[in-house]
Amino acid sequence: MRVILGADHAGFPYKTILASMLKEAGYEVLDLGTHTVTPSDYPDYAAAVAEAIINKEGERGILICGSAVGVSIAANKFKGIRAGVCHDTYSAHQSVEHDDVNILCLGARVIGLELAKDIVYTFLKAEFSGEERHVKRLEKISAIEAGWGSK
Ligand SMILES: O=C(CO)[C@H](O)[C@H](O)COP(=O)(O)O
Repeated sequence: MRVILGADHAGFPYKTILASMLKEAGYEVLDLGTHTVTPSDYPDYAAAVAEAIINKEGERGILICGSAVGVSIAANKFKGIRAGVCHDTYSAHQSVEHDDVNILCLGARVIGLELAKDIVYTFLKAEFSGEERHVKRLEKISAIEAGWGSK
């Protein structure tokens, strides 16, 4: 699986560690920055990762900022992106199984590194269930997206 990573300055240290962890575990990693702790703007990295997921440059994305909230807001502005803030392992797998989340958002100022590692593995191993009730709900989300800009 190819995993696309992005973070602002607050998420950069976690991103660096998670990228190494994933490479060692055999995942292919595309790191879209930032590559320093110099202050940067999380929407830039959220947009880069969202566009890469839409363009099928990887199967899953991981975005990290201080709280996870900023990157999730920005990524969810893109049609076809389902970005979820998951700071526990239950949400990390249910968000994929039920909601077909394609970008995991983590807050480096909120959770510890070891929990972040567990959440990342849980998220990447989870699969969408394909159950009818979830498909129906996702279709409703797509219908909302289809209406964007029409009012
Ligand atoms: O969590 C975030 C957005 O939700 C950002 O990482 C955070 O706002 C950055 O803060 P600062 O510029 O003060 O380092």
